[in-house]
Parts: sequence; structure tokens; C-alpha cells
Amino acid sequence: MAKLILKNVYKRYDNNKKKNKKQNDYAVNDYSLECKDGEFIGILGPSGCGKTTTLRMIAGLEDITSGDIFIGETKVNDLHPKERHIGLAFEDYALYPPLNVYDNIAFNLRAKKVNEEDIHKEIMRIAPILKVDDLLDSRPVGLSGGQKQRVNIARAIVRKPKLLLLDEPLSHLDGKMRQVLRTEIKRLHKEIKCTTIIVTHDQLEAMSLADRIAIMKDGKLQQFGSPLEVYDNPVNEFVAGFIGEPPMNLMTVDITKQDNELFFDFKGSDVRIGVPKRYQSIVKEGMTVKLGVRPTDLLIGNEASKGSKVKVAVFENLGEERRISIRVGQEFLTLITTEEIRYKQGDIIKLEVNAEKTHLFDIKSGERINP
Ligand SMILES: Nc1ncnc2c1ncn2[C@@H]1O[C@H](COP(=O)(O)OP(=O)(O)OP(=O)(O)O)[C@@H](O)[C@H]1O
Repeated sequence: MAKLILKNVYKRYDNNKKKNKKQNDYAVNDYSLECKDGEFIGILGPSGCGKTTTLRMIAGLEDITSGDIFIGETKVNDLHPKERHIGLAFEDYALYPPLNVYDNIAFNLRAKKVNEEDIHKEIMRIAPILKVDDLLDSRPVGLSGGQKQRVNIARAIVRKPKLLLLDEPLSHLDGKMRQVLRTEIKRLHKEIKCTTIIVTHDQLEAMSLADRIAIMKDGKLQQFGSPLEVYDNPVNEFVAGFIGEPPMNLMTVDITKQDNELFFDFKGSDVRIGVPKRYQSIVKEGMTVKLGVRPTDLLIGNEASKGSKVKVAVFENLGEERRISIRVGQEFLTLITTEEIRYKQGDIIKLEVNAEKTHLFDIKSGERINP
């Protein structure tokens, strides 16, 4: 176990300098992160945002352009991957086909000249944890994707690494197997208590596994916090829209005033809602802001409701919940409810908003403006 620190880490691929200086030509840009001993960290972000590059720099498989990386108390910038005491499991299992599972797991220990008795003890300790004890005589070709990935992870942890690095370990698996292995990775982490970094573009994976999530965009760290923090308090419009499924509704609204009361006026429509008291020192008449509302915080009013009338564009009954897409001006909002209701396209509903649970973002910078 060890803590991991990244200090102002930059990465520029020399073969990938973009001609247009305005574009971000750093694959990783001023990245700082501190993971505690034994913590499980998820690195999450859209394709191409620099997740794998970050992981490869931690592993020593990629040079860093500038900055420092520490594993425990040791600065590892110039250390060979083998000297960093890390376990690595990538999305492609890269098992050696001619070797059986036992020999695959033993491979790196043999390369380190560990004696056969100790190798045997270590494999017998790890195999049941990853449920590969019945597969030790099998060759990779006969294994399912989930089994191969278990062997891959067993191989990564057999050397008792200080740091376990997992790059999209579940992405090749089907939905059910992903879920099974996700639970097993969580159990494994509790058992071996190794500081673990998982790279994924799947938010559910990151939210369910990690103690804290580092959300990246264009090489930059956007927010680093617990799953609840990033969900409840996204620091900017990007994180707000990225975390949550279906995503948060983000609408452009003008602040208007009538009879001394402030309103959010939804652009291009006659929908408006009162500005909650706690926002009244932040917004003023004439401002335009981005208003974020989670689909579960849009509500359907009853007949007496003063909510604005809106049209149902799409109604979907998904069993446990119902999703309604509503057209407001030029935009479509998604509402989710567990109420037993049924609508069809064109029906009119009264839209209410749980205004206390809304989020405000600066219209230009996208930064959060409400506390
Ligand atoms: N070896 C390389 N040479 C040049 N550019 C690279 C190289 N590897 C990655 N890049 C670029 O660096 C940026 C970040 O890539 P990276 O693979 O780290 O992103 P990612 O978030 O892991 O993406 P994905 O989820 O698609 O794997 C991208 O613009 C990519 O094209």
C-alpha cells in the first residue's frame, strides 16, 4: 500500500503537436492529485481526455513532459516500471496463450526469480480471492472474457503491488458479467486494501467502485471528490452534464422581476419558476444563467398547480420508472418519475421544478455560481 501524488503533471506527445495554438496540445495538462493509502480512485472522462495517458505515466510506461509523481515517499519520475511496485491490468487481457492460468500468474514472479515454493503459496492465496482456483490448469483460449479478466487481475496483484492500476478492465465484458466482476473488484479491494486506480469512461463503474472520482476533460482535472460530492455539487457545467444518467437538464434562463419577485424565465418559452430565496443574493434582474435540474427534480403538478403548461414529446415506461421528454422552447427536458402515470405525445402537463435542488452555472465560463 502507498499513497500516490501527482504534482502539476503535463504530457505532450511530440508527434501530436497541434498546429492551431488555440487548441489544447497537452494530452494531460497541469494535473495534480493526491490519493491516500489504500484508497480506491476512479479516473473518469470522455474518450480522448487523457485518462490512459495519466495511468501510463503513473506506471512509467510513458514519460512525463513536466511535473512530479510520487508513489509513497518515492519520486518515481525516472524509475523504470519494474521499480515502481505496481500491478497493472489493462482492458486487453494479454495472457500468454501457450501457458495455463497457473503459469500465466506465475510468469512475473518467475522472471523475478522467486522460488517455486513461494510462487505456489502466493498463487494459492490469490486464486480463491479471484475465483480462478478451478481454472489453474486451463489455457486462456478456453476461458470466458470474465474469467480472463480475473486471471489478468490475479497476475497484477500476485506481486503484492503498492499500487494497482486498472485500465478499463471491464469494457470487453457484457452487461451482466461487468456487474459481477465490478462487485468482485470491490470485494478484492476490501480484502487486499491496495491503493487502486481504475480508469473508465463508465460513470456507473466509477461511482460504484471508487471512494473518490477524478473527472477529466481535455487533459485537465475538472473535479476530484466522492461520488456524492460530484453528483450533488458539480463544480461546472461539464461535470453536471457528465455525471448522472440520464444527464442533468441544463437550460439557459433569464432572470426577470415581477411584483418584486425574481423568476427564472426559460429562453424561448413561457415557462418560468420563482428564484428560491437562497439564490437572491447571487442573481439579479437582467442576468442570464445556466440552470441545472436533475430529471428527478422536475415534477408533474396536479390540477391546482401553478406550474407552467408544457407538452409531452415522448413518454417511456421503463418498468420501475417513467421518463418523459418535454419540449420547452428549443430544448428538450427529461423528467423521471416513479409514479404510476401514462401519457402520450402531445398531452399537456403542468411542470414544476424542485427549485431548492437546482444548480446555477455562469453562462460564459460554465463555472458553478451557487454555493
Ligand atoms: N502515443 C500517442 N501519440 C500521440 N498522441 C497520443 C498518443 N496516445 C494518446 N494520444 C493522444 O492523447 C490524448 C489523450 O489520449 P488518452 O488515450 O490518454 O485518452 P483516454 O481518455 O484514455 O481515451 P479513451 O477513453 O478513448 O481510451 C488524445 O488526444 C490522444 O489522441
